[in-house]
Amino acid sequence: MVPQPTVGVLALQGDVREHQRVLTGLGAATLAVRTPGELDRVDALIIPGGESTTMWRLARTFGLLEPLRQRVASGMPAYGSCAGMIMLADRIEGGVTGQETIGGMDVTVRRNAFGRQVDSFEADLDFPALGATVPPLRAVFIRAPWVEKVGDGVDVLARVATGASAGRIVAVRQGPLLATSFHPELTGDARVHALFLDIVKEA
Ligand SMILES: NC(=O)CC[C@H](N)C(=O)O
Repeated sequence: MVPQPTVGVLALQGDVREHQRVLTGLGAATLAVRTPGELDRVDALIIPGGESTTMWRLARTFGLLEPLRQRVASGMPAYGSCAGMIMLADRIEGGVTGQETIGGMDVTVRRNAFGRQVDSFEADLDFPALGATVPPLRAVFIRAPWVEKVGDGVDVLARVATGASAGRIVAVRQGPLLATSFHPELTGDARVHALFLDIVKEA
């Protein structure tokens, strides 16, 4: 029998448990990752939402930033949600002075892109990569980034459908890397996590 992959959740800060709960519900083995040793033990990694400036500082302090960069560069599947999307971006706009990322995705991500007046909102997204397009995906955005620019190797998976931000890119994939502006771990809809587990199994 092929051993089951272990999916880590970066546990420096943010909504770690919610992701672990969804993964467990899908039958995946999961591990909270706070140290380089724990990172060595996982086959794939979810980077949760939270606050990317804090996550970056803690990753530096815990000696995790370089190991994370190395694992992602060497092909480890990773999924970043919200602050996690910012962490996976090669370039960010609206970051604090000196803010670094893990990188790996050839995208430019704008922090807090939806503006102050809409700190938080929900929207239904058409997300064809999830297979059936019905029902649409209910997405929760909390001080969310959007993807400003994508490189050639990046697939756009979903855009905001309506309103002032219509057309803005909120889900992308580049090979084994997946990122969403929103928080699928909060809605009880496990389809984005299931897509990531398919990516993990493919890799
Ligand atoms: N919900 C979130 O992850 C918010 C992200 C946060 N605004 C940041 O810049 O990191």
